[in-house]
Amino acid sequence: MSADGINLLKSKTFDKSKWMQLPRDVVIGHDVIEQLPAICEDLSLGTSALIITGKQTRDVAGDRARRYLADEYDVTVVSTETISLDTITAIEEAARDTDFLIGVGGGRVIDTAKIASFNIDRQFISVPTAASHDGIASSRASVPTVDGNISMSAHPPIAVVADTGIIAQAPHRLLAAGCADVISNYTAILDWELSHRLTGEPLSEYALTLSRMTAEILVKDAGLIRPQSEEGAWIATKALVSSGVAMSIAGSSRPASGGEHKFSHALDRLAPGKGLHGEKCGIGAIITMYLHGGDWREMRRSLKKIGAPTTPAEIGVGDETAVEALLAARQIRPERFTILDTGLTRTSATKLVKMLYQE
Ligand SMILES: NC(=O)C1=CN([C@@H]2O[C@H](COP(=O)(O)OP(=O)(O)OC[C@H]3O[C@@H](n4cnc5c(N)ncnc54)[C@H](O)[C@@H]3O)[C@@H](O)[C@H]2O)C=CC1
Ligand SMILES: O=C(CO)COP(=O)(O)O
Ligand SMILES: [Zn+2]
Repeated sequence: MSADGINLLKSKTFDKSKWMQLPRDVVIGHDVIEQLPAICEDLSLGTSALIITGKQTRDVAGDRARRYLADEYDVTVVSTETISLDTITAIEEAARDTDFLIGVGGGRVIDTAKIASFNIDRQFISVPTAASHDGIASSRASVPTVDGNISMSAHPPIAVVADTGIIAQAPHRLLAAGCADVISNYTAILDWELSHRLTGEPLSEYALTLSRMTAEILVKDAGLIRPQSEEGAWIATKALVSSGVAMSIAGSSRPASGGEHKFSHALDRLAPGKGLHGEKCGIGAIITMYLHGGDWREMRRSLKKIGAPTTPAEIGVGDETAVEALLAARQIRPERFTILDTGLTRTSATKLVKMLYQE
């Protein structure tokens, strides 16, 4: 390099900065819920805790968590099944006099605990009762509003306590949905790369590579994802944590949420109560993978292998609604460019739904 070149490099100021937040303790395994008091003590979180749990998951693990903590901590338990700005505000009020929060349940409960604790500046521990979503360890919270589903900045859990004994006992459908959420990382990153090329959106190679690698490992181990198998719960939970870390590295849900997630969020509104989050993402990913020119049949095979649905009909959604969701998807988080923004029409969406879901 010439002397001029060297001087040019020297004079260029480097002004990038990034703040990544990650969980401090991740404890996964059989009966690890019993270690909650030791984990809380290790993290010096204080003396009082609010456990947020679901109506079903309270029986599964919420009350157990309370029992383990009750000797050493002042513990209150509240149950919530839905997630909305109102329930988040109610949890914030309930938590004002406590030192830390613990979310024990599925994705909605964990996101509620995550965003409420973030808003009132408390730590929170994530105790997933099912491996059904990759928000277990992420720093994002997904909250439905009248304008659609928004991905809110929050903080990651200070600790993840994932008891594979509890997770393996959850209905297999939940585990398969979590795996589908991870498999849909394949298309999320294709969308991200496309946006990078077309709009100049910055790309994090580390986040992208981790997200892809997580999906690859899960697909490689898909044969072990079986009903009530604790090994399957272990494999899926590790993948979900890893995918959440990819989101934390990116500082957004981009590595794990593209057009297939927008389709899923559109269905949340057009067909409320039908299908689980990960199921809808997997179904959407078949179409977005096809549009990217990727191996959509392989994606469908992987989803089938782990027992996830591959057609809207399997989750009780009609083809017309799936077409509407594909068209409505681009209005959800419009700033996030995906393959669904590249000229999809009603005619082409109808053709795709017919071709890819009825073959
Ligand atoms: N923050 C983030 O980064 C992410 C957030 N999400 C969000 O998470 C939510 C989806 O999570 P899900 O867990 O699929 O939905 P969910 O929270 O609605 O749970 C689904 C159902 O499973 C039940 N359940 C959970 N554990 C159980 C067990 N052990 N035994 C029996 N039933 C059990 C729950 O009570 C609930 O009825 C969505 O709101 C989605 O947007 C999803 C991915 C990432
Ligand atoms: O579900 C997620 C990743 O799997 C989070 O993504 P959203 O930003 O679409 O809520
Ligand atoms: Zn998801």
